[in-house]
Amino acid sequence: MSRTTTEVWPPVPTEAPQRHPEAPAPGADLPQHYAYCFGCGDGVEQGLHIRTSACEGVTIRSRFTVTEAHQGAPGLAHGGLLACAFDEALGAAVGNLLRKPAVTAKLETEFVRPVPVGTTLFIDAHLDGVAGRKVYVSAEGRLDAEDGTVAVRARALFVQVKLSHFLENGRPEDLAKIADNPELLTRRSVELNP
Ligand SMILES: CCCCCCCC(=O)SCCNC(=O)CCNC(=O)[C@H](O)C(C)(C)COP(=O)(O)OP(=O)(O)OC[C@H]1O[C@@H](n2cnc3c(N)ncnc32)[C@H](O)[C@@H]1OP(=O)(O)O
Repeated sequence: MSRTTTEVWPPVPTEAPQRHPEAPAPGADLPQHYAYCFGCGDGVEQGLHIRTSACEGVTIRSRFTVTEAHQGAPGLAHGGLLACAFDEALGAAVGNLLRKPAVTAKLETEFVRPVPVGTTLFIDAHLDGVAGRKVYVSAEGRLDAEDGTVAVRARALFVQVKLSHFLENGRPEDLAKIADNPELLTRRSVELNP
């Protein structure tokens, strides 16, 4: 059976992504973007607590350590949580390198090897192309080292949105918490009025 990564990617003609001049410098560690984000937020005890740093060009590197709270089968990471980790890493690449708000429209994951509890996945995410509001991005996750065995691949379409997407669709009480405590959004990774 063929794998999704053999298909043409990006699936439409695109322009080369341009790293924003104010994108974090290569090597810079990126703070969590929202305290209650399941992917990166410190306010979610059993969350993924992904840590990310900027790389050269249009690439970022995330690290995700699988804990007992992330199991699907005994001692192994749940595939849905691995997909979550990749959504976070892919989104961090789009948000930090292009500095425009965007949301995941489509996410594909390919699970190549089991990922045991205790593993740290090194996830490199790369912007592949931009077509209008559409941003195509892909990632590979390696076991326990930058050059470890590839365990998961993912690719996604993000769509750039206006700030109103979040203001009109977010739960009012959570938006009110941010209005009261802007520190919950610990990083302005994007320009809010693209
Ligand atoms: C630093 C931050 C890290 C964050 C990491 C986490 C990221 C997330 O999890 S975001 C949350 C999950 N995602 C969502 O909730 C998004 C929900 N979906 C939506 O709100 C809308 O469908 C949205 C915004 C994606 C698109 O709607 P809209 O703005 O009306 O645009 P629309 O015209 O439908 O689509 C724009 C383009 O994308 C294409 N498109 C949209 N969805 C898809 C899809 N699933 N497959 C293929 N193409 C798609 C459309 O065909 C269109 O293409 P074209 O410009 O060529 O006509």
